[in-house]
Amino acid sequence: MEAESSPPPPPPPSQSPPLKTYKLTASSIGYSKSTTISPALLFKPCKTTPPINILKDISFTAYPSQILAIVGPSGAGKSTLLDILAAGTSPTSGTLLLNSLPLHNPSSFRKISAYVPQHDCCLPQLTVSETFAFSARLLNPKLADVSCIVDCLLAELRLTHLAHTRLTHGLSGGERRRVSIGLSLLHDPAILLLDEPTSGLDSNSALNVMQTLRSITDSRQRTVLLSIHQPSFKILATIDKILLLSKGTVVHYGTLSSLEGFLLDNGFTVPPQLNSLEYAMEMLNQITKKTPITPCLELPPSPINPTSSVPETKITGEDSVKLESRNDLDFSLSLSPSFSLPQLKLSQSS
Ligand SMILES: Nc1ncnc2c1ncn2[C@@H]1O[C@H](COP(=O)(O)OP(=O)(O)OP(=O)(O)O)[C@@H](O)[C@H]1O
Repeated sequence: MEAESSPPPPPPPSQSPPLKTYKLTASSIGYSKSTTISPALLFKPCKTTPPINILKDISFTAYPSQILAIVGPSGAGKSTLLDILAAGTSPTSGTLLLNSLPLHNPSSFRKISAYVPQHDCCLPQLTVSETFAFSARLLNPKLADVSCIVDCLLAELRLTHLAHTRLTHGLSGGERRRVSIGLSLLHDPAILLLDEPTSGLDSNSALNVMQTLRSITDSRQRTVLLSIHQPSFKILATIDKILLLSKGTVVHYGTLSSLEGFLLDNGFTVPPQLNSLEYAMEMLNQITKKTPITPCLELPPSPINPTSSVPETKITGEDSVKLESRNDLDFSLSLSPSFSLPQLKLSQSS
């Protein structure tokens, strides 16, 4: 009689068939919206405010095997942009391109991508392994045996030791977030979009989630885009490129070191206690506090500065913010009040 043997181990994710890779490009994406205000009295008509430019002229490319982090102060437009990228909202202007071809069909895009919302939505009574098995069967009811899929996912997300733990008992916030990410991987998406995957987590758990995302990105050459608030230096090491937004416009797109170069080129030395992103965010937060978003009706054309990737600054006495410069000269960041979507501009004050 044959001894009862344990089932063969699942193949590691690297042995899965190669995944088609995708480059996702945003070309001059804009999004504006007016708000309808309900009247205080029922018989009065609703009021519609003039449209607000929430996103303006957003361009970048996200590549396979790379993590692109969308960063910016609160209200910068990160979630709105992610929603557009996830084909949840149509942009008012501009185009999305998939491997350089215009993306016309949102439903086919959803088949090759996955969106992980900020809040974990899991069935609390199930264990981690039951959660994966239940969702795999929902996705494909014809599957007779899902144990291989579940075991692969548990291994990929470094959750094997928690396979039999219930989601509401004994899982940390970071582990729950990894379960949510695991659910989005069930259909093996080539593009992964995540809204603030580290929000509400302590620094260790946040780093753990980001390291898991790094290995998911590398293992299957996935294209990963995520929004994130103030990433630490260790988290930044897991990210390839940054799209820094402020008030719906791109301040910088590139690597962390190119951001540092951009700041240095404009005369700003990053203080030793901050990384260049933290420093840029501090400046943007100062600006954000000073200038509210105004209606887009009187938006003048953006001036183009031929020597820099960002437009030239107009210095206005009241609106300027003094910042430390490399040459100990006074520099000012300023915003023209007539701009509905001010862009960060650096220029030397006399
Ligand atoms: N449906 C809407 N109608 C009108 N304004 C909106 C709408 N959705 C978002 N906004 C505005 O657009 C701006 C960008 O919002 P969004 O949520 O994308 O920013 P965010 O960078 O994700 O902010 P946070 O970091 O606080 O989540 C905000 O000023 C917000 O008030």
